[in-house]
Amino acid sequence: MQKIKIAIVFHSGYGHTRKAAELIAERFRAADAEVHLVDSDAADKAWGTLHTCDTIIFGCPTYFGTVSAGFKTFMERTGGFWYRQLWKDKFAAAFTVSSTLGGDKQNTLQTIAVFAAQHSMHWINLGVLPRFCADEQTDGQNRLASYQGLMIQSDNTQTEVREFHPGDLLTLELFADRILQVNFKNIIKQSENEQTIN
Ligand SMILES: Cc1cc2nc3c(=O)[nH]c(=O)nc-3n(C[C@H](O)[C@H](O)[C@H](O)COP(=O)(O)O)c2cc1C
Repeated sequence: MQKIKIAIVFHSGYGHTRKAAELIAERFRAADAEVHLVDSDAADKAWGTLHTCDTIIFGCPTYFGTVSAGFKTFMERTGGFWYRQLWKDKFAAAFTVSSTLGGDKQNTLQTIAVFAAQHSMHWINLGVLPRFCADEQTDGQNRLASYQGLMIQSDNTQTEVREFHPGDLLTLELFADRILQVNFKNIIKQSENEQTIN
């Protein structure tokens, strides 16, 4: 089977989002996918790579309830080729990291989803239900109850990056696995279509 090519473009002011991006990349590599980690500040050196990937995952901290300025700069740099729709029909997904339980993370994911839509990409949502025990939500998988993408709560330090909550780590792995599954299914469908045509 052909290798899945995935890029993770992230911005990180203080390292937490970078850490999440690295953990997602590890999960992909364990499944033998080709992974490209791209710091959004260095995206100008990576356009060629991004254009050839099947999936681009966007990672961004939530700053003041929306995407960071660094990530917004990256978004605007894509305006140089947006009109050519070079990312049309690629898969897109997103994750955000912020230090409070809510912290308006939803708005960051929504902003990135609109960005992906303007590039005519296919959005992969989180697809991981929160778990309930005796009618109370557990702090396990999808404990932050997100549907549009992956949310992670960080500590609030700017000097070090501590371990993420175990529930968020589990959700991160399930998010990565879902992206792999969507890609695998797509490859299988493509080869079935080719067989039907031939
Ligand atoms: C300028 C600024 C604005 C922030 N705004 C929010 C916010 O709106 N909601 C929130 O929960 N955390 C907020 N935080 C906390 C960060 O989201 C959190 O520290 C995050 O882990 C930073 O990710 P990074 O280390 O990848 O930069 C803010 C931090 C900064 C520096």
